[in-house]
Amino acid sequence: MSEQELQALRVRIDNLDERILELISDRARCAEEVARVKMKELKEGESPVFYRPEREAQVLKRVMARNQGPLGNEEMARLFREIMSSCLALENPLKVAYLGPEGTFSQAAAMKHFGHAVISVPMAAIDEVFREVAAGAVNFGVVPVENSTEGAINHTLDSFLEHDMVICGEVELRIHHHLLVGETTQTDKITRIYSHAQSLAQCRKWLDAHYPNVERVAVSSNADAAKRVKSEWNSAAIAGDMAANLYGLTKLAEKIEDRPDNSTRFLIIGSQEVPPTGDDKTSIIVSMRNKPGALHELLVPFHNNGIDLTRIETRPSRSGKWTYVFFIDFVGHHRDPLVKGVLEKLAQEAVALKVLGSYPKAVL
Ligand SMILES: O=C(O)C(=O)C[C@]1(C(=O)O)C=C[C@@H](O)C=C1
Repeated sequence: MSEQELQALRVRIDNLDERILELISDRARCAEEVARVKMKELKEGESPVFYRPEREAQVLKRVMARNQGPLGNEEMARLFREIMSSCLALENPLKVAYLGPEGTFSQAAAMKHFGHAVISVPMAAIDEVFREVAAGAVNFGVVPVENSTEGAINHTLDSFLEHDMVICGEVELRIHHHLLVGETTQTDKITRIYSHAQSLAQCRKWLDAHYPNVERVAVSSNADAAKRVKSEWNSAAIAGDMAANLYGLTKLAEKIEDRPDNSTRFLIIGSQEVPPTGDDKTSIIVSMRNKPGALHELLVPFHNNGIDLTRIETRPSRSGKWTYVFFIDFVGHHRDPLVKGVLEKLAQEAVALKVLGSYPKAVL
């Protein structure tokens, strides 16, 4: 390509950037106007609801449906995700708690869901994320709930039994693990590998094949593992890209998870109910009488009404030995007439039933 052609294309790009800049600024002014309308329409005692997950899902889906390339749908949606995040921050900057320290997959999930214009607040434990949201110190929390390789995250499920929370969203994150070392690590003398217990389990086969005799040490998070490695010449860590970049570590081996589709699903917890979008999921907790056929009774109303169950987990209940609660996710919104009927039927059979929330299915 000649220098002249390159010059001409750059002039075109500059002109397009100017138009994009103007359009984004127009959009941001619209969001400021939206905030004023939301404030104006408040009744006494009500507080404004700036964050609207159902609307955000609609905006992103529309972008994906209209996109004609060459950028892929997900790439385009990610760009709009960030524009919306900045627009929302103009209306009201959100505070979001996640399982820290900085650099964890939970933080990556928070950024994927809310964009980078939120204030993200690291917490030391999952339970603290719940407490921070319950106390109103942050607007939302992001907690891991299940991993495609290792199954349920029991700390999160148990925290739902202890706190009154509304689930207002979900986000799925592809989890890639790397073996990371620091500048001073002697890579042929590694005697210890740090990571979160879940991540060690997700890389079990790889570790057995490559480091069968090296001690595996479970720590509170992958980011914590990465932090430790910086100052230990004989250690390595298993963590993701965010932690590697944050702590300036080098990848000795990339994508070492045993299953290439390894993903974690996170939930967004808050106190705000989300209206239906037409493409929603609902999460409930049910506790049944301890008698033969209890699980069957629980499942029949879903089957009879053609409602698609996406997950069912069992946890010991806190109220008695050998009694259990079921965590169930299904497709639909609790305000849909069909779902309403099923929930009424379940409530008649169950010892306790709690709707944790209905929320838009993850778009990205
Ligand atoms: O539509 C709204 O209610 C807005 O506040 C605007 C907007 C947007 O930028 O599109 C911003 C934040 C909300 O979470 C949803 C959408």
